[in-house]
Amino acid sequence: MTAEIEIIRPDDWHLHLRDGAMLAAVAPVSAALFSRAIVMPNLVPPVRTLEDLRAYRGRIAAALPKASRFRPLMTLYLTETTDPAEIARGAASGDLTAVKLYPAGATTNSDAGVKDFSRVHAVLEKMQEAGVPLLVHGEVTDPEVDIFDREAVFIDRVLEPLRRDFPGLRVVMEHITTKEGAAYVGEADGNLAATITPQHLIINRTDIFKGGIRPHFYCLPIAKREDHRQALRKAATSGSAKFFLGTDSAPHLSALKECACGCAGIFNAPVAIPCVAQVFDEEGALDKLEAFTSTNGPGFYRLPVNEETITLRKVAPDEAIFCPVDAGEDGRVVVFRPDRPLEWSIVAA
Ligand SMILES: NC(=O)N[C@@H](CC(=O)O)C(=O)O
Ligand SMILES: [Zn+2]
Ligand SMILES: [Zn+2]
Repeated sequence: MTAEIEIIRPDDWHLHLRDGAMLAAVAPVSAALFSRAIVMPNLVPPVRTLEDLRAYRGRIAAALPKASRFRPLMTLYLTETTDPAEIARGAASGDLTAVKLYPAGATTNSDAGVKDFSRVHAVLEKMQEAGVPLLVHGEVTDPEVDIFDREAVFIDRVLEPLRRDFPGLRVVMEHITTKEGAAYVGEADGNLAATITPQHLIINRTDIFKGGIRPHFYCLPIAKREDHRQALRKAATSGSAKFFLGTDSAPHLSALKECACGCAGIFNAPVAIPCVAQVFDEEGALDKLEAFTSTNGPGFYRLPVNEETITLRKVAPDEAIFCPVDAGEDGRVVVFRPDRPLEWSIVAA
């Protein structure tokens, strides 16, 4: 069957662009399709100050094709020494879109993150006042908590108390992976929203071990049981304005994933929209696709919706293309590839 749909040009509300040769390799991939992206600050060293942020934005601009109109929306990495005045300045100048909270040790390049949440209260106060959203990697780091429970426990131990202390703070629970996450966000007031990744709509934890260990299905938070995947698909396709696409496209050199202690992170930028279109098609919810990819995100971030559109077409499965991305002199990055054929492709962007 051939079908075609036109949707408002998508934005990516959670993206890792990295730096150096990797930035040069991956920035054009996202910029070819997405209009804007929330750029994650977990570089080494992290993006801690407005000076770092502006310098990084300059390096991103330099990595884009000349005619590109892609707009990186910049974030700061929250540490226990972040200066509240820096938040106020960033909000006033318009350079700062959001602040990212990594519990220290929770994920890739999170060592400089927060250990003691009481030490960031003054910053959160300032963000609440200035209307700057807090983006959270929602997993506890307590080694006693099973890795598959860390998101649900984070809601009880960290997120719920934090939202009680700062009821006016706007929060995005990034890359939710559980039915608890979907329910918590779905029932909350309008100050809480969530991003969902393509991979968490497509794979469950069993897929990570299908036929052997599959490093390119490993990201954090790790994929959960099938009932959680189903809950995420329901949330994404529900039409609720609280859920929107954040690809969490997170490239690592393949040598650093295909080894004895592989990095967490899935590079999906080239296939994110075809993957999501397929999920919505399977759920009989193509009429809700545009809300998830293109209008719910701007709604939460109080930004205008994009004016341009893109066209997607359902094609014969073998027409789908999976190109490895060359990350320059250092090597290759493997693109996320679901085990079943991809049936949607982008025909006009
Ligand atoms: N998602 C991941 O598994 N990895 C991300 C970090 C993150 O988003 O947690 C990365 O930077 O590689
Ligand atoms: Zn994360
Ligand atoms: Zn991420």
